[in-house]
Amino acid sequence: MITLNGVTKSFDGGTAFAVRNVSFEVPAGAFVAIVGGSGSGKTTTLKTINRLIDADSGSIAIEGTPIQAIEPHALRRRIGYVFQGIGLFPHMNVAANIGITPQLLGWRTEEIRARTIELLDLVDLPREFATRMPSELSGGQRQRVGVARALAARPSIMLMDEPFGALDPLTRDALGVNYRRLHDRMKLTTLMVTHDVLEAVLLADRILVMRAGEIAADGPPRELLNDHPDIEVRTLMDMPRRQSTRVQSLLENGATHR
Ligand SMILES: Nc1ncnc2c1ncn2[C@@H]1O[C@H](COP(=O)(O)OP(=O)(O)OP(=O)(O)O)[C@@H](O)[C@H]1O
Repeated sequence: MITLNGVTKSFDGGTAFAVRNVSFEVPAGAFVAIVGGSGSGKTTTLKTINRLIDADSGSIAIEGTPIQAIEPHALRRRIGYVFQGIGLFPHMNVAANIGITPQLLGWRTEEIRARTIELLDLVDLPREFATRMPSELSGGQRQRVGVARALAARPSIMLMDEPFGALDPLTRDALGVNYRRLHDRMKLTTLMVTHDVLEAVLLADRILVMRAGEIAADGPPRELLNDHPDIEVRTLMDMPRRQSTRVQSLLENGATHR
């Protein structure tokens, strides 16, 4: 569904590389997470796919078609995009925010209204929220609207950049699980950037670990959790277990550092 081949991007004309020679494939229906340290190239990689950033070299294809050959409007319709602090239009109510892409695509008003209701149901928001303004929503509710907006024109691919990053852990967990169900039900293909290794492990079918612009590891969570030969990958993937051990230690000894 998504194919990257030797994708490279430098923001300074070739001295430093945000992304270097990145290749991977995301098959239709897969849920793939990208994890890695700050500045490792996760966001840049994601944005080269919907052409918010143009790669310097390498090739990217969606269902076998090079992205340069797809008209930008059509590309954005096929690819939903959700990012942290979603950027809802503050002067437009929830329904108008969700319906913006269908409207730009020339859908009929009735169709847009029906789709908006369907999407509110899908992301578990009350239908009455259609007339609320973004400022009248909680952070978690805003992110749900963001997911609904990204899904409005029925894309087959979802790119998500820390979609639930700024939320409290309970809301984050609930939205993650909820989205994974949605992904399965709607047969989406999802590529999600997250800082949270546990989130990646629990939601994704496969995890890409990035380091200094390159792919340091690529495999299913179980495989990456199991004594990976690369020490940095092992340290990163072991994080949830180390935290769990510390919590256990707190319960048993009253301290987290022993
Ligand atoms: N528009 C830009 N101009 C110049 N440099 C940039 C730009 N965008 C990203 N970079 C640089 O490219 C590198 C990769 O950035 P990127 O945002 O892809 O990393 P990331 O892994 O998503 O980081 P984080 O987890 O902190 O969000 C960083 O060194 C960053 O400073």
